[in-house]
Amino acid sequence: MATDFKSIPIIDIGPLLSKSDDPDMGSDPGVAQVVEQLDRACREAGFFYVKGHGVPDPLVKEVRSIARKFFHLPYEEKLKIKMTPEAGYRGYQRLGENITKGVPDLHEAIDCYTEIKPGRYGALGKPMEGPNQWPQYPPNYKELMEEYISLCSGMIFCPLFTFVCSSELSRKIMRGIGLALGGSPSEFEGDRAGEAFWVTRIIGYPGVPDANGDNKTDNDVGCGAHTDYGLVTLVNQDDDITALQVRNLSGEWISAPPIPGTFVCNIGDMLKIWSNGLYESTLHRVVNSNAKFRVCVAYFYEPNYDAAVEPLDFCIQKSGGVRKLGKAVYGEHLVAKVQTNFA
Ligand SMILES: N=C(N)NCCCC[C@H](N)C(=O)O
Ligand SMILES: O=C(O)CCC(=O)C(=O)O
Ligand SMILES: [Fe+2]
Repeated sequence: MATDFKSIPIIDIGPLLSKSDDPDMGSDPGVAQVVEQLDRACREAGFFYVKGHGVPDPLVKEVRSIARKFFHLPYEEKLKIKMTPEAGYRGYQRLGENITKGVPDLHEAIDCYTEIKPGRYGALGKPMEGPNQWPQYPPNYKELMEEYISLCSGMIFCPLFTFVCSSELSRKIMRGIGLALGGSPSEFEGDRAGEAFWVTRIIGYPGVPDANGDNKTDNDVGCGAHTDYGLVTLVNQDDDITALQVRNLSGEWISAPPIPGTFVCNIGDMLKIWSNGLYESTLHRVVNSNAKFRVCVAYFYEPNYDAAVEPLDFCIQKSGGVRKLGKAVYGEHLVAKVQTNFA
């Protein structure tokens, strides 16, 4: 449950990552400390910074830099990978095309998702089926993004690359969160999130024409207040612009300024349900009041596409035996959002 937090905690997850393959990780003192910090951050804010995450800094920077190059291309070039319902909602959307609570957002983006083969999830998967659309320019775009995504999640894209992925960052964070809730490290594996669906949004937010505040447009909100849909999000944001804001219990907007070497990590709707609301998916928004164009690459780690999500028994127990939330199917939740997100 969100509190009146005034800032967002920073957690060094190094000890968690190094012990995550040990089935008895919970009894390691270093892990226990991280788990305690995770529990507190998830209860108090639903947001935290992760440092010591192991994704190489040059790669983190490069994905932002290549994203910026794409957004600076002429509009006609970007339209070559236009997002459409027929393309499974994958591809480029122009400024104002994404809608949040009825209001067009001041951002442009490329959306990509785990690729779904035709028929893989029957009618449930149909709206999201299709391959991702990658730009031709800058060259390398696809390779770079796939390498980045594989480090965030642990997915391996090309069967020809036989490397063993040593990162699996999100899966390991979820092992820590399983313990933080008072369950086992493998709570979010198997048919819950053992085949985690991922979403990646590469987002560009124009700067304001005049940073003094004159000449502002009616809507200067880069992305309206929303919650994320899945388990956890990893936000890779420009390191010189503060724009992401998180709402606390009293309704104040608390900034999440960039902290070099970290990701901003936040909880999504499905983790809220599984935890019976012990951990909440906190409202957040983006306002770029800087003169500069801001880039963000958000990676969303989500349940299995067809996962049936309902409060876990031990979480209900921890809530005094009261079940606070109903059931959802993750794929249905995603499709309902995606189908109403666009103008
Ligand atoms: N995949 C995620 N989480 N995307 C977050 C985008 C939030 C804005 C969207 N229009 C909405 O209203 O949800
Ligand atoms: O741009 C950001 O910092 C966050 C974007 C975001 O909240 C989202 O895409 O869900
Ligand atoms: Fe978000």
